Amino acid sequence: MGAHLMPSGEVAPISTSRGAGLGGTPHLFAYPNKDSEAEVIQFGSADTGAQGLCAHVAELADKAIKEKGSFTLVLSGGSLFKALTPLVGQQGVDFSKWHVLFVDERNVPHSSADSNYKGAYDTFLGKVPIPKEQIYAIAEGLPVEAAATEYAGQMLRMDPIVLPRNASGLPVLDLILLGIGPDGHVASLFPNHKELAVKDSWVLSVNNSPKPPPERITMSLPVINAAKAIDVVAFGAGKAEVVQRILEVQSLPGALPAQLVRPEEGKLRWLLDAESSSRLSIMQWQDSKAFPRSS
Ligand SMILES: O=C(O)[C@H](O)[C@@H](O)[C@H](O)[C@H](O)COP(=O)(O)O
Repeated sequence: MGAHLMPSGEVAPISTSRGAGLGGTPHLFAYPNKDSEAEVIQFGSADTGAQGLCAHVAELADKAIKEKGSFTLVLSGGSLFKALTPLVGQQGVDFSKWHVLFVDERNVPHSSADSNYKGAYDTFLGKVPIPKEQIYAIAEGLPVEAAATEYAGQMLRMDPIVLPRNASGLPVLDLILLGIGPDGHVASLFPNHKELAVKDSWVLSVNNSPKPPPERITMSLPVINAAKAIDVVAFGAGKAEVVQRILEVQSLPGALPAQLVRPEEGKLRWLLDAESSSRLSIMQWQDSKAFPRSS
C-alpha cells in the first residue's frame, strides 16, 4: 500500500454507487496497484458507515454460510464494537453459524474494562445469538507468551471446514475487521516493533505495547494477510491524519503497520466517513472538475 497505491494522477473513481448493497451513500473507488488493490468506501457519517459496515458483514456472512456452512469474523478493539451495533436484532442473519475471534486482545481478565472480549460482549456479542462456544476468547490468567500459544491452539483445534488452511498452511479467516491507531498500528502490531517481521507463528505475544495495557496477544501479519476479506474501519476526524499518511504517503518499512496489510488472495476495503477521509486527495479529486463524479 502507501505511495504505490496512489500513483500520482492514476487514481480515479470507478463508480459511485448509491447503496452498493452496503446501505448509506458510499462512494466506491479502486486504487490501481501493481501487487494489491484496495477499495476505499466513503460514507457520509460514522452512523451511515456503521450501517454500511454491518451490511457488508452480513453479506459476507451469508456468502460464507452458503459456501461452507459457517462464517469466521475477527474483531479488533476500540470504537469498532459500537459500529457493529446495527447488527443487533437484524433479521435474516444466521448468527448460529458465526465463529468470532479476536485479531488482538489484551492479557487481562475477561471482566476487565481493558478486555476486548468484554467490550465486544457488552456492546454486541452478548446481544446476538452466537453460541458462546463459538466465541474464541483469550485464556485468562496465563503469562502472555502462554496466552498467545493457547490462542493459536484454539485456532488450530477449529474444524478445518470452519477455518480452512491455504497452500502455505495458514488459516483462511472469512473477514477481519481492523481499526487503526493514530500511530498507524493495526491489531497489536505497532510501528517498528519486532512482531511485524514474524512469519512463523499464528499468534504472537506483545509485552511492551506503547498503548496500555502493555501485555497483549495479536495475530501475525501472515495470518492477517491470508484472510479472505479485510475491512479497515476508520470513522471520525481523529483518524483523518493517519488515514492520509497510510494511503498517500510512502513510509519506511514498518513505520506504518497498516501499510503492511495486503491480503494475498483476499479483498481489502477501507471504510471511511466524511471526516476520516477529509484529507485524502482522491476525495478532493472526486469533487473536482478533473475527476467528475460518475453516476
Ligand atoms: O487493542 C487495541 O488497542 C485495539 O485492538 C486497537 O488496535 C484498536 O483497534 C485501534 O487502536 C483503533 O482504536 P479506536 O477505533 O478506538 O481508535
